[in-house]
Amino acid sequence: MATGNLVVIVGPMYSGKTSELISFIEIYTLGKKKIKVFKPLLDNRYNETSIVSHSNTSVKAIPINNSAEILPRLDGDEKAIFIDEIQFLDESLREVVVEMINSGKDVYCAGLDLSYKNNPFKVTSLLMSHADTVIKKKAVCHECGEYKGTITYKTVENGGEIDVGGFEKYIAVCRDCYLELNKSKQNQNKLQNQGG
Ligand SMILES: Nc1ncnc2c1ncn2[C@@H]1O[C@H](COP(=O)(O)OP(=O)(O)O)[C@@H](O)[C@H]1O
Ligand SMILES: Cc1cn([C@H]2C[C@H](O)[C@@H](COP(=O)(O)O)O2)c(=O)[nH]c1=O
Repeated sequence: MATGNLVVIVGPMYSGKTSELISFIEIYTLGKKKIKVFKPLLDNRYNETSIVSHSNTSVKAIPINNSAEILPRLDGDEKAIFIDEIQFLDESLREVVVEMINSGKDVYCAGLDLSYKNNPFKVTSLLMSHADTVIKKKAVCHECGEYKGTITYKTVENGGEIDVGGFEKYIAVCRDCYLELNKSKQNQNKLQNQGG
């Protein structure tokens, strides 16, 4: 039996990762292929049992707490497996995905490559290394309006590097605007610390 393909869809928030994943799901569904769709339970923004894009398209998904919950949920005869928001899953997702592609399943993963601090999400980097195809999406920069948005900027100060949310705390920006926004933030913090 031939091995499957691994496609990893990455990019900043709002770049169309979930929409692209849903397009691939549609291709398999139209072809009447058996599939399973997973999402981390942590991502409860819109719905716990669906993956939902920012343009409001959605597909039913199995919510999971960690990667170990994927293989026991398979019947064995699925042609493809889809996983959204991989940045919220543990690094053992790598072994789970490799096992699935080695057993002939196509696997499609979507998630953030970089945190708002410009740090790679390790689980995404690991999966990108195994991928047959990496699709790197871009967003329209919320600051300059150019189609060059490759990173997410956090507009509020609270929360850590894992912090579920949407427009109320995150915007997608290009690298130039990201650096500019961080510079202004640092200057503001300096002034505040000086009591200005
Ligand atoms: N700055 C932006 N750039 C591109 N699309 C945006 C932007 N802000 C909102 N959108 C909307 O988000 C949709 C993509 O949403 P989605 O597929 O959920 O992206 P992701 O999963 O990468 O966050 C686009 O089709 C568009 O309607
Ligand atoms: C940049 C960044 C984002 N998050 C969270 C915010 C959202 O809940 C998801 C990303 O959703 P999308 O489908 O890509 O729009 O991740 C985070 O926890 N940490 C970050 O650094």
